[in-house]
Amino acid sequence: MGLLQLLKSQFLCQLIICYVFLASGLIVNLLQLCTSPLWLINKQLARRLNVRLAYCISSQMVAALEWWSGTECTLYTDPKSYSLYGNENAIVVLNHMFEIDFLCGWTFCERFGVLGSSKVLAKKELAYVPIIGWMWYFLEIVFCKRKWEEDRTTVAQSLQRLQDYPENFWFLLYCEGTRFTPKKHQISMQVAESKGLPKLKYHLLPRTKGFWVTVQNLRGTAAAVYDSTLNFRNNEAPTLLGILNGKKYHADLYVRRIPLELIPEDEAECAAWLHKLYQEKDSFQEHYTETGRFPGPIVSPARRPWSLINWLFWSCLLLYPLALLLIQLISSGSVLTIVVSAAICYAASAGVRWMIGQTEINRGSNYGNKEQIDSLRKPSKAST
Ligand SMILES: CC/C=C\C/C=C\C/C=C\C/C=C\C/C=C\C/C=C\CCC(=O)SCCNC(=O)CCNC(=O)[C@H](O)C(C)(C)COP(=O)(O)OP(=O)(O)OC[C@H]1O[C@@H](n2cnc3c(N)ncnc32)[C@H](O)[C@@H]1OP(=O)(O)O
Ligand SMILES: CCCCCCCCCCCCCCCC(=O)OC[C@@H](O)COP(=O)(O)O
Repeated sequence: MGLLQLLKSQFLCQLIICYVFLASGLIVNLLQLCTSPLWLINKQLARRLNVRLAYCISSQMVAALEWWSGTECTLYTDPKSYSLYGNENAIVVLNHMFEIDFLCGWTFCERFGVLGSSKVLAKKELAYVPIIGWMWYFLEIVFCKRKWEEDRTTVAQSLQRLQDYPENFWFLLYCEGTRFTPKKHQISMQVAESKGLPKLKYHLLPRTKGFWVTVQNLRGTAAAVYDSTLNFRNNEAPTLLGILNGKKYHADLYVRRIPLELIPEDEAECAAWLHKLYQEKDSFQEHYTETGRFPGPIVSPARRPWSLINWLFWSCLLLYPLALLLIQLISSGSVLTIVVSAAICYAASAGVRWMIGQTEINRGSNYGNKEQIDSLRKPSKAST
């Protein structure tokens, strides 16, 4: 192990990264709150400010991936589509198999200049995660309860609001609805069988309603669907804790640009189109497993320095007062103050650990584990 690698694996270094993330994140959340009155006067300006503030938070995680762990992200795509990435609104459809797939997505957002404005159809539980969830509220992220009866109106309304968004954005949709586990896969393939659909090997059966409602409500706003398939070399199973430990991974992303006009408007046809897309995605994963690469040329954008510069800025701003505080604390000699400070540090690190836990598959939700059994028992409902 090299000296640098040894340094990266030190708990103290990770503590510093987490402290900067936590302290700057809370400051940014506070600044976002301060933009609230501006929404009433100049909504577009408030949105633009929030895009930049959000960048301060999400780019720190991108910096951890790109600069701290040195993870390589390679893009396979058609060079003709490449020039459009970042210059139009798009709906991104991504497979949901890895703990850091969202972070790899963010890395590409950063490289194409849409990180601050990028959006996702996220489960409601994530809205309560401090810093990230609170940041998302001001970014007009679309949340769902994964209960169609409730989501059908709320999701559509939130999507409608994005029609006059002042910056280009990518809207991420994990159509599988939950992360891949062998059990969820087995259950979803039972559903596929009951619907007469071909089985998938590398994906869960996609949920089609969210996709349909997104495409319908973003017609005229988004120009295309970016069908994105992610995998990691050498069967790597990347984790956020691995990234913080400075472990380097190798991500490969295959992206196909599909103009939105090609997607059927009718709900049933749109659902069939999505099922076919996932069958194709499955074949790309099979190709990757067999050959170690995706089809098509590699056109990888280089990492940009901005995420690192942002991190250095917040570190300088926040580490100096921390050092002063520590010196004062130790020189005060008060046991009570030292004990209280240690307790605050412990609570903060437990909080960050809990946040990291949100990305861990083995702490994931039960969604897709059992409800299919109920739905298979129920007589089939009209879908809309
Ligand atoms: C150039 C570079 C390009 C790209 C770069 C890549 C990416 C970058 C882009 C942007 C980045 C932006 C942000 C990223 C940051 C962080 C993201 C972090 C994470 C958040 C993600 C999540 O939270 S995922 C979870 C939430 N999202 C979803 O669930 C979306 C998908 N779900 C749906 O669409 C659902 O339909 C729904 C949520 C709208 C409603 O769910 P509900 O369960 O109520 O209804 P369903 O219709 O799905 O269920 C009933 C029907 O489903 C059948 N069924 C039952 N069991 C199963 C089963 N196990 N599997 C499949 N299907 C099942 C059932 O039979 C019913 O069928 P019907 O035929 O009757 O409809
Ligand atoms: C600089 C780095 C400092 C690190 C601090 C920790 C930050 C934690 C950020 C938490 C971000 C949360 C995003 C989670 C995304 C995710 O992957 O959600 C899972 C859902 O799709 C599906 O959930 P499930 O049904 O449970 O599979």
